[in-house]
Amino acid sequence: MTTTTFKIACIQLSVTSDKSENLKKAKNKIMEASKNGAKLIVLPECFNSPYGTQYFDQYAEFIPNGESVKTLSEAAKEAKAYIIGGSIPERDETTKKLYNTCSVYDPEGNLIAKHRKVHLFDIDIPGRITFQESKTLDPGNSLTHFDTEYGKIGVGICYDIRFPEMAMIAARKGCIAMIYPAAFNLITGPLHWELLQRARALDNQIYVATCSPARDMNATYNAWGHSTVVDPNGQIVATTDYEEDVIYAEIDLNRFNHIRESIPLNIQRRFDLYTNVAK
Ligand SMILES: O=C(O)CCC(=O)C(=O)O
Repeated sequence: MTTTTFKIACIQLSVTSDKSENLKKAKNKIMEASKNGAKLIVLPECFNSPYGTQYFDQYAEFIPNGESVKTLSEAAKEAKAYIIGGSIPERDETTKKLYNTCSVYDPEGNLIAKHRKVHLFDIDIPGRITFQESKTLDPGNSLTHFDTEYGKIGVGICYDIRFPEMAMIAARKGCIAMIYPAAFNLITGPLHWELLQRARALDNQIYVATCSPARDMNATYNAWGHSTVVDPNGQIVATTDYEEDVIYAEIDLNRFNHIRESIPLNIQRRFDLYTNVAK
């Protein structure tokens, strides 16, 4: 019998500048989520280092030959759960270029997917926030979906959520959920965070989950927090404020199918009218 419901946990981790402390804490929280029944556990963007272009080089690791991969692989195996390992600054072993990268593990601890952030966070809202991730990082060049016993799942990182095409392609490829490790901020968080998640979920009739670090007002970048899970009707099914927390939600595949059958957008699309959206 195929499983039709499973529990997802998003760990809104309090991240410090001490990498081994961050890894230890992430593993403990993963074990806590697993004890509470979670089968898919998500960590935040930049969970092993502070977020900021000045930190990427110092904290960067190889994937798979790095200590974060080792910790996450062991944690997935012990927790017997899929782990979406937030993101870490990754250094490519050959080119030495840096990426903002999410690694994904199955319940046996195998690394089954790797997503390099495709859309880099380069914005300039004068007097409010300026961030230029592309000064230090290179963008990834592929979209990422992976299979689980519950269904196919897509991954994006933070700014990737602003590009609807990515979630649309995932949904068209049969993904039941898009998961975004992310770290919005105190300017764009209140403006767009919830709206973007509900929009991606509703447009595509999929589950959407985000996982942010907890807010640290002593850090150089202040994360918005508010890790959230949204259902395929665009409704929030779990969320939190900005402190360290773990949120849980049931992903229900019967509900997923019911929503899609009730409002059957999938069979009503007019691909004859929008054949090439990239034009
Ligand atoms: O899109 C935003 O407003 C925030 C994006 C961000 O913080 C990121 O990509 O890391």
